[in-house]
Amino acid sequence: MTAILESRSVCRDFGRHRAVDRVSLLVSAGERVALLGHNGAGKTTLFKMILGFLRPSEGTLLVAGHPPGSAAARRAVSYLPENVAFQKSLTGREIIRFYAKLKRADRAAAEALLDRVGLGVAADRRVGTYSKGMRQRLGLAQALIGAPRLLLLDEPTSGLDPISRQEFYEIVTEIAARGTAVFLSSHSLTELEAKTDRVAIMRSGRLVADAPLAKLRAEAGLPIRIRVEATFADTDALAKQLGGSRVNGCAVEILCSADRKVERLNAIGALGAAITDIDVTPPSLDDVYRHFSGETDQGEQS
Ligand SMILES: Nc1ncnc2c1ncn2[C@@H]1O[C@H](COP(=O)(O)OP(=O)(O)OP(=O)(O)O)[C@@H](O)[C@H]1O
Repeated sequence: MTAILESRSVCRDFGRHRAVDRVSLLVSAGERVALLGHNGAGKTTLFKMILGFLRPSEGTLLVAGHPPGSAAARRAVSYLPENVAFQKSLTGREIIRFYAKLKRADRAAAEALLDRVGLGVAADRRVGTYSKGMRQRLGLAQALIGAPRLLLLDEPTSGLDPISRQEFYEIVTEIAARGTAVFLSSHSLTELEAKTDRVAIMRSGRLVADAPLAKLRAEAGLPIRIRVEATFADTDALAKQLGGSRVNGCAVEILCSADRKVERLNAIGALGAAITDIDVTPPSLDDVYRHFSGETDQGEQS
């Protein structure tokens, strides 16, 4: 696969403070990569370097093979900021026409993007009447003008309701399927599950993880949560028998490693009709994120 974003040992210093520390990362055509990190981890600084607003202090950064900020790199990359703002008195179509002109892109192709992001029927309404979700979709349409090879999205779904988030990621997935490399930052961790191909985590300027979620889950070795509901009179005794802890009067929670899951489920199954429900929850992206960002570590009971 062609690397559209290539970062090799990139550093950025602000005086004596190193905000980005030897970050090496590749994002290929068609890939959706999420960048996570606490406030101040260095995500915005990395984005600014990709956009050519800041220069790396050390290392090599290339966008579609070109140095950020060069005419070729600027043509290849498109950016959607977290809080996108448009002139309220203009319609969606007028905004798109304006940006198409700025980018010297084909006007008809740019206007067709309004349909692609689901704004076809609202295209001739003033932006001042748009909801936050509609403005964000207009922002996405604007960012897609000229078919960028790299799409940078900064917290693209903040402030959107769950349905709008879902729709937003459906469009992102469609864009990636057409070959655009998507690199997005987010604080909303759980929403990224199944919507990104890889998760990169920054901590104090360093990249501490960069892999598909399933791989990060395996690397983190976090426990699986099994919740058992039963008609047992003595839930404490049940908890003791299963090696878990009592949640309430009828439920017990067990933490176990992935390789012991089947064994534990067999033991639960052997209790027969007394068991009324079983829920198996693998570690979530929040758990994995907390593990890599060094926030907490979950212990395992067995
Ligand atoms: N222009 C600057 N001058 C000095 N320090 C800066 C500058 N820009 C960023 N920093 C510092 O670099 C570090 C990384 O900041 P950055 O904005 O990249 O983090 P972030 O991960 O984007 O955080 P957030 O999630 O809050 O946006 C922080 O310690 C910040 O104070």
